[in-house]
Amino acid sequence: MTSLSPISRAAAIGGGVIGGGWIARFLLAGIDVAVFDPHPEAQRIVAEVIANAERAYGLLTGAPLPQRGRLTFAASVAEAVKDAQWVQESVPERLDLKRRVLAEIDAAAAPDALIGSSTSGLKPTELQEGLSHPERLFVAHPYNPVYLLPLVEIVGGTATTPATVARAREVLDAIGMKGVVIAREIEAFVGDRLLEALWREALWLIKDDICDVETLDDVIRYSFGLRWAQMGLFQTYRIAGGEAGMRHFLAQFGPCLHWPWTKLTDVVDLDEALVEKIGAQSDAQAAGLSIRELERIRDENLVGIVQALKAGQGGRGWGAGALLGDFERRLWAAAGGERESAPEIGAPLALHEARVSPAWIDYNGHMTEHRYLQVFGDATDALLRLIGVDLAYVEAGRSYYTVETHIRHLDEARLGEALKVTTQLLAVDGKRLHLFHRLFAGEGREIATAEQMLLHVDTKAGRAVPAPEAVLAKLSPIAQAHARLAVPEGAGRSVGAKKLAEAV
Ligand SMILES: NC(=O)C1=CN([C@@H]2O[C@H](COP(=O)(O)OP(=O)(O)OC[C@H]3O[C@@H](n4cnc5c(N)ncnc54)[C@H](O)[C@@H]3O)[C@@H](O)[C@H]2O)C=CC1
Ligand SMILES: C[N+](C)(C)CC(=O)CC(=O)[O-]
Repeated sequence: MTSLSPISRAAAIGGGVIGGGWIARFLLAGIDVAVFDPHPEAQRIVAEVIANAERAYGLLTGAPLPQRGRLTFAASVAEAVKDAQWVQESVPERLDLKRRVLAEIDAAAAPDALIGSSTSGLKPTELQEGLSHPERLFVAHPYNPVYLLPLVEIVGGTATTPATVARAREVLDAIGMKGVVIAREIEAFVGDRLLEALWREALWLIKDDICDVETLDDVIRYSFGLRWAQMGLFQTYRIAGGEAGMRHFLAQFGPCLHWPWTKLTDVVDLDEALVEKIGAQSDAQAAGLSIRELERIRDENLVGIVQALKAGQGGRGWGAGALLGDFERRLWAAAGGERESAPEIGAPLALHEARVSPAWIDYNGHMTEHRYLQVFGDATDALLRLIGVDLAYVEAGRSYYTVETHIRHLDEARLGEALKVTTQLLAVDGKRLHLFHRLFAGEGREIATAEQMLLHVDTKAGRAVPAPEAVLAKLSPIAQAHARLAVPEGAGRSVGAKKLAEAV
């Protein structure tokens, strides 16, 4: 496996909500992490966050993750950062504390180590004061949960060099994150400016008894929250302008900005009564679910949304989903493609593995039927890549099309179960490929089979044509080896319509 990331060692100073998320993100990208956090329960807290992150990644992607990095806990800031190539500071949001901790990091880290601060709103220039190497310090503001949400706002201060920003972007890109460079430093950057505006307004709505916290959250999550997840604000409003687009939208709704539609400049007094009111409503809304349970529900929902986005735009992916697709392609490449280059051909080929994802579960609480076809289709794609029918081949105007599939469901698959497919070639000729897939779950329960017939086509002409010699030469040894295997039980079966008619 080639390395995914240009760095192999990181340090996390602070291992709370955000530090823990960074630690998980780095470890799961194969990067060793040394942690310093004086909290007496830091090791337990970090371990719990990593466990949730691993669970979420198992649901998010079937691509081969690198071997997990090594986690160590250090007794001081200096010990944690001494070998690190990236130091991420995630201590509480207080300028005096951050400056003190950054000075310790600055004194002990290698001069070329990147130093990112997770601050939600402090300006990097203020954090750079007094440092011996301020040029390597920048804000790397992530979003919770850091291991699933890819965005990091990169904000440089007056001393930050362009090389630092470029290296930071490179590392984030390599570990599947999206580093967005904010052009000019400003308190709270971009994301938290927007979130603060919404939060301010929301607090007034609760204080003034316009709604309770649950109603407010429902208003977001059943409406514009769903839109924001995939298109943000401006592109959403462009569509809301109808055929006349953004200009019409601005003309229609711009004047409303002068109407009393918001209290944004008026800051609510978070007195004891209001804190208690919100706390009590929030407790009722959580209905006894612990924070870790809520985190897992949140993670499953995020995984489902990101996977839906991966399928967007005709399979090319959209936004965070396109980013995931791109990351998975790099994970496969980093794994060396060895899985697909030299498989054991004396037995059915083991080319595809997956895991039952939250979005795959139906009202019966198990993997829904069309996902079986997806998994079998992915196994067919793996076979096609093996014989040279890859994206470049398809772009050149030829491909295999599936013309028939027969799926048998033998058992169920539950959320999070590991899936493995084996593929046997039943027959091959110039134009046709006859396959038999078997799907195994968990420790090896056979849960489904799929028999498929594929035709080699000229995609531009829209008709079947013989596959070229190069493809047939790759298929031939597999077909010969598989001809010696027993015909699988269930091959050639059709749906039992005749028997059913007899029974009725
Ligand atoms: N919680 C959130 O939603 C987000 C927070 N942030 C930022 O991340 C930073 C950390 O916030 P959270 O993780 O939420 O706070 P947290 O309170 O969950 O974690 C802070 C951690 O820092 C540790 N700590 C305190 N003093 C320390 C020291 N001298 N050296 C090392 N560790 C020390 C604490 O023991 C604690 O584990 C803040 O700057 C915050 O603004 C950024 C994005 C989102
Ligand atoms: C509330 N917050 C300012 C700490 C939020 C963030 O900084 C980003 C996030 O994850 O919402």
